[in-house]
Amino acid sequence: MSENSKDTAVTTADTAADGDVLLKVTGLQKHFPIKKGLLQRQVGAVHAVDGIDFEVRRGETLGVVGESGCGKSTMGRLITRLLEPTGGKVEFEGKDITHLGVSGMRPMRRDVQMIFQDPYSSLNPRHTIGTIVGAPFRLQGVTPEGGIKKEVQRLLSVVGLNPEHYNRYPHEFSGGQRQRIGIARALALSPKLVVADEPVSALDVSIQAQVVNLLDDLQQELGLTYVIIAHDLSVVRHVSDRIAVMYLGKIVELADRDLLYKSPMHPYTKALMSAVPIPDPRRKSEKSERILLKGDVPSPISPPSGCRFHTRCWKATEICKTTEPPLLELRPGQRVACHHPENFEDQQPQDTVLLSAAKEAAELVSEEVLAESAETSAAVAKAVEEGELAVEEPAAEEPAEDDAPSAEEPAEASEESGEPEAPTEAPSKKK
Ligand SMILES: Nc1ncnc2c1ncn2[C@@H]1O[C@H](COP(=O)(O)OP(=O)(O)OP(=O)(O)O)[C@@H](O)[C@H]1O
Repeated sequence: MSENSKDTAVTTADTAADGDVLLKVTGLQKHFPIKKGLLQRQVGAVHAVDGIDFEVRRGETLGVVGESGCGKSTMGRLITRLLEPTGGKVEFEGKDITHLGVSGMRPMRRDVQMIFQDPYSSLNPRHTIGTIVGAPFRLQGVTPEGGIKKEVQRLLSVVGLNPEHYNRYPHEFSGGQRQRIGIARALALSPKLVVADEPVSALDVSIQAQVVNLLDDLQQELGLTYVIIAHDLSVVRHVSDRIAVMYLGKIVELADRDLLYKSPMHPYTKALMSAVPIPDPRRKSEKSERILLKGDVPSPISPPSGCRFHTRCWKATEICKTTEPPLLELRPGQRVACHHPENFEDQQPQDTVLLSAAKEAAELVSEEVLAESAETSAAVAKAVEEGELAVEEPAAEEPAEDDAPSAEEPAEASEESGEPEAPTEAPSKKK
């Protein structure tokens, strides 16, 4: 790292006032043991989550994105304590909950809830929705004012379902409606934090925007804090305040939503963003420089040395192979773990010889992208030289407002019978 950027880099701990922080995660790890033979000896481990740090502030939505298998769901289950971490620390409202047992977690279960991806398998088909949504009250031994039935019916109407349908079974509902039932169940005990694991990816595109809008409306009404996990940047784009990008068990970039979209710093973020479809055909030709990533995500059983992305990165040099880059706040509100970031001064300018894997990867990246990358890095390096350390206006092209992917297109009339009335406009933009 150069001297200049060292001065500007702030460590991750200093960024949010402690009072604002609802959840804080430090060095969080989950290694699933791989056992073999009669004696079930451990022969290795899946490094699903491998040392991540972040915090979630009260009232915000943190989006978490990354390719399949990068550890997003495991991270979600660790912070809701459905899984026991292998290492690191999870603090909720300043309290260390990392290793709380079942009884210790019981009061916490009211405050932290999870919404699951598949509304078909997450609801017990033999129970009525009244029983399903009322279960958290029974489990916690809580009797709401007016009784459980009345409260459940109120919750059903809050999520846009007919309270009269209290006695119906899950199979009588469409996918979108089932996800609303899951949301009603998650909200029953007025949680402070809701972790939604791919809440809309199992739904029809036309229904996705309705459910995302519902989550957004509920957040504003009830002051909820969300962690929304998605593999698709288009889902989190419009609802997140900040976005964490995960790759092979690590957070490679964590930034305010606008900064991330205007000038992504990690090459992996840039590649993920270039994969988001652009629905407007007129704009399609303008931004056709897709970045194709070479190969699959490497195995989390033996992740690559140094920067884990180096085997697929078109900028990788020797240092990327040998030294893991720390997650540093290179620009206020934007942390990145990269030796050769995009849209910022090169952190290892002396290390210029590309790895042969990078040369191969570069063949999949269009000339335009490579030229733009070199240009923006040079521009930032010059600005830094001239003493303008904080980069106000990123040089990268700013995505247009109407650059919305198809999932955010106005929802068409529901194909699914009986879908309740719901806002049909694209998910509202924050800030
Ligand atoms: N219980 C488990 N035992 C062993 N390995 C597991 C277990 N759960 C997850 N893994 C592995 O951990 C890695 C991360 O999985 P995880 O489901 O967290 O990723 P993800 O990013 O959520 O992917 P997806 O979007 O496909 O759900 C994967 O390689 C997965 O196979």
